[in-house]
Amino acid sequence: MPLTGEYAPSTSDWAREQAELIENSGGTEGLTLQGKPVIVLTTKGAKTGLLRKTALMRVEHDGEYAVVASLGGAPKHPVWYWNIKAEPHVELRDGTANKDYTAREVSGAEKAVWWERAVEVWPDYANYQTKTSREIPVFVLTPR
Ligand SMILES: C[C@H](OP(=O)(O)OC[C@@H](O)[C@@H](O)[C@@H](O)Cn1c2nc(=O)[nH]c(=O)c-2cc2ccc(O)cc21)C(=O)N[C@@H](CCC(=O)N[C@@H](CCC(=O)O)C(=O)O)C(=O)O
Repeated sequence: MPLTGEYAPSTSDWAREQAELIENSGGTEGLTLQGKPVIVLTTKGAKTGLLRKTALMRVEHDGEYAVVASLGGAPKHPVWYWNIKAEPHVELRDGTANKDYTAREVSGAEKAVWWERAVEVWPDYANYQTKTSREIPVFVLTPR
């Protein structure tokens, strides 16, 4: 059952542009960043209930995905982190497929496995973690 609600574009151009290019093309354009695959995560705003769309690196394994709340190693979590914490039902667009998932924050050995997969896709994640004392969260998305 897809998320319901009104889409609200991000006030940050950078945050908005690639997500909208992918969404508006039905998942046929704008699918990479520096040659690496990008997905679009749809979350329900924790305060507004509006639908938020966020471009993120594609980290997939056996039909599950990880999303990494890195924000380039900034000291604070990206805002979409709080949306997932409030409502774990999310949508993920991987190319032309847009499906429903339940997201859970992972830790310990499970996080280590997914972190390795994420760094393999996007090595900069390891650099981001060295830039901040904030432990960069990882969510695993399981099909609903
Ligand atoms: C700027 C802010 O964005 P954000 O949610 O903090 O997300 C910041 C970034 O993570 C986001 O821009 C990502 O798309 C950046 N980004 C990646 N960011 C990452 O953290 N990890 C990645 O792997 C990643 C990859 C990536 C690839 C391509 C690309 O173009 C961007 C990429 C934002 O959109 N704010 C909105 C509000 C958003 C929102 O969700 N509001 C909530 C309130 C939430 C609350 O405050 O509790 C609501 O509506 O209720 C606004 O200012 O209007």
